[in-house]
Amino acid sequence: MSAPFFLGKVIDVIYTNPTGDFTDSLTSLCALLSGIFVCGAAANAIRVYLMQTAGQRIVKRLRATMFSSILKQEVGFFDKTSTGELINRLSSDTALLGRSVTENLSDGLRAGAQASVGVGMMFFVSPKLAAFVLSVVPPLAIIAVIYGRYLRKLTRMTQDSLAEATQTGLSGNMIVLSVLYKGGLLMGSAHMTVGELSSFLMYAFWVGVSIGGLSSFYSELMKGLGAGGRLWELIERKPELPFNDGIVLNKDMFKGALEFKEIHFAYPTRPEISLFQDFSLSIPAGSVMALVGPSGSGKSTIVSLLLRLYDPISGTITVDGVDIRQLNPLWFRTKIGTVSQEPVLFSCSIAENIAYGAEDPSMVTVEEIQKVAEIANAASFIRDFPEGFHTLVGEKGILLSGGQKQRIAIARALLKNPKILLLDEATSALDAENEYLVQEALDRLMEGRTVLIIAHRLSTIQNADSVAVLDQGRIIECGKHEELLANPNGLFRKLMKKQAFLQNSKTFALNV
Ligand SMILES: Nc1ncnc2c1ncn2[C@@H]1O[C@H](COP(=O)(O)OP(=O)(O)OP(=O)(O)O)[C@@H](O)[C@H]1O
Repeated sequence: MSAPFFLGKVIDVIYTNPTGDFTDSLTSLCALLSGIFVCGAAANAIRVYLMQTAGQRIVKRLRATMFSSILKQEVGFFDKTSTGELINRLSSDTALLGRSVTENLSDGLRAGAQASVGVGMMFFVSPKLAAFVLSVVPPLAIIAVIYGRYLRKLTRMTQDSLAEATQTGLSGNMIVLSVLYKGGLLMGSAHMTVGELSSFLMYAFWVGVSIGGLSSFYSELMKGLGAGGRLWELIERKPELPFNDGIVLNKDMFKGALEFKEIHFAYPTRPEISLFQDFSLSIPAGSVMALVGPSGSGKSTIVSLLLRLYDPISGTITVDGVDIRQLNPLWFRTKIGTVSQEPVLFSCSIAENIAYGAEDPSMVTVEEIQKVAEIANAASFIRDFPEGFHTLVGEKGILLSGGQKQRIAIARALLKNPKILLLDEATSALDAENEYLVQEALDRLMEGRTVLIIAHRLSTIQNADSVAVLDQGRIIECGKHEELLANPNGLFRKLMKKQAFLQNSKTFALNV
């Protein structure tokens, strides 16, 4: 039973029994009302608690499903989608949808039930007046539907409209009240007792409030659906590159010979700029190939293509004669070690960062970590830290120097023990001691593997089995370091004279 019903009864009692025991009937009605109020409040608190718990569970599941879908997307997807947008979907869109299908749905059902009871009572008291007053509902519903659709569209585009959530609800109440006022003027001619009139007004007000609630429910629902649409798009998105599908080569067959054949490539975000046209390069198993070229010529892109972060538009990349598009990317990446210019370190301990290289980091022993750190020339500086291997490296390894980060990345790659190694030498100069230690660690890491190294140091180029020079999307020179240097008009010789190479290369190149 609704509160206006009882309030109406109170007024009826007061006006229809003016000679009765006024105090007694008022006291018992007040007691009844208080009881109902307390029970109603308790039931409402339980309802809100249950809805909030259900909402949180839904949000948790949505976030987990969406996060796992995000992790499976190809790198090109992250080039197009900003981190802020993904965080927004993971946090606020999921919360909005969770609230919309729990608390909001329950609020909506309650408002619907209240409105139905109120409308029934209005017709019970005065069908004519009820029909007149409720004539406002259809136009109001049309406005609410139009506004709801608009709100849904708006929510998909941006969530800035949160503040407007209850606007329709408020305007609905205003319209209902103004109609009630007009209805009140008309009632001058109606034959109703003061009690009946008061009851009717109470029901009508109650219905108005409930319609306002329904309207707000509808707006919230539309917002939830708007957010839900964006979520589902992402959850159901099939990555353009497979995540964990394809063949796995057996151990004996896998030697690590690499070949790029007539590669054409443009980044998906810049399809009009063709980076490689007819790029071909062959790296025999177990050899070291140094790749040199002007800045921006696409050296790092070669590494990305080999890791299958992107697929070429045409041409093939093969490993031991097998097209890498047939291989399982997850398996293939476990066979490739990378040490980049700016190693990616996670905000955890040095030991955890090294163990990350292993197939199953939880199985790596302390001795194994210490051994690879020793080979990578990292053990001595790690032991100098008060916390040793448990030292936290900070976000992206900010608490370590460039040379220290590289040696940790080398230790990580050693633990992985890959057949193929991709190295991107640091362009920024390390101090002499650091450079020597990093170089020595890299030399140890390269032993017995197929290595593609983006070279910036003369010593690296000199020690490589062959050198490839990349320019304008293709390899224009390839051979031994001395052979290439002997060509007076060659790009390699010109590059060697440029400042991009460190001091020793400058003196060397200019004296040749
Ligand atoms: N994710 C990307 N989306 C679009 N364009 C990119 C992307 N990454 C790199 N590029 C562009 O591709 C070109 C080649 O970049 P890449 O990093 O491969 O060059 P690089 O030869 O390694 O340069 P450097 O020697 O300076 O490191 C550049 O013009 C760069 O702006």
